[in-house]
Amino acid sequence: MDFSDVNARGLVLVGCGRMGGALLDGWLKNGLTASAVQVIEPHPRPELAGFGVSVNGALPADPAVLVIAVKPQMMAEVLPRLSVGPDTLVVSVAAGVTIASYEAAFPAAPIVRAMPNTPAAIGQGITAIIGNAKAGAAQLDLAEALMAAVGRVVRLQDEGQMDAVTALSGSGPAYVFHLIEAMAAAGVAEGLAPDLALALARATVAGAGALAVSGDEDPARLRENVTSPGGTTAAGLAVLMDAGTGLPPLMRATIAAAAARSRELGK
Ligand SMILES: NC(=O)C1=CN([C@@H]2O[C@H](COP(=O)(O)OP(=O)(O)OC[C@H]3O[C@@H](n4cnc5c(N)ncnc54)[C@H](O)[C@@H]3O)[C@@H](O)[C@H]2O)C=CC1
Ligand SMILES: O=C(O)[C@@H]1CCC=N1
Repeated sequence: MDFSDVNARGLVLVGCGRMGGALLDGWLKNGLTASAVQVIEPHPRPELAGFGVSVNGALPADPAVLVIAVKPQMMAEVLPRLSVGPDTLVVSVAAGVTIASYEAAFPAAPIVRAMPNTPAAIGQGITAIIGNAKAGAAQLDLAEALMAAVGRVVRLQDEGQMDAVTALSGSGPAYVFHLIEAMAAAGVAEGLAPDLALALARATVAGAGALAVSGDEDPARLRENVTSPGGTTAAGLAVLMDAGTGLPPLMRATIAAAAARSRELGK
């Protein structure tokens, strides 16, 4: 991506924690110049010094982009303190907070709401974006390019989908990490040493994930490829796929709870 306009006019990043830090790392690896970045961060992590960006310094009057990556609960305090120029694109990655909330703070600005996830830290995130009426094709392209620095990007047509996206792909890595924890714990319960069980669980999830995105076969087919009739997998899946007590109803409730929380955060 050509970040020449951003490099010339500057990018302000508000909040450089786990997600802001992952984004910054991706941008700097993909053509954004460190001297163009101004970070606002009350508790800078030590590693931020290595990025070569300006931290808590003077801000440009009309930055190309203002990226907001603070917790949703901080938004009411943070937004009134921020200002944008006449041609600044506002991008926020905060869960729940609606475009209308940003429009109240920046009435004339193009605004893009984005929902990334933590695999962004290794360039393997997926981010959904949606813009307000003032965000035209150029602004959406810029937002997409920024988020594409840390993985794939999908565009939404309806902001109402953002709660479900947040619950699925935003929070989803945590479900998968918990799957690893649960598989390892079950392996230990079957007699494996903890280190071995964790190594097996990690590698299995990583390998299955890589296989799931390597070709066109859908996950159901990939699952069937593992499942010999009358074999071990079939015995395990009979428990995991139970319509009443298995993973489908549990995942349904998990994602419903996360989506409900996203809707609450937006109020
Ligand atoms: N961690 C995740 O998996 C994802 C997080 N998000 C969103 O990203 C946002 C940030 O989340 P994390 O990075 O996980 O949290 P975090 O706690 O790691 O980072 C937030 C940062 O904001 C800073 N901050 C607090 N007050 C500030 C202020 N007044 N001005 C500037 N910075 C301030 C904090 O010091 C902290 O470094 C949240 O809105 C969250 O919903 C979105 C997708 C995934
Ligand atoms: O837990 C959260 O609220 C944030 C949003 C998606 C992932 N982490």
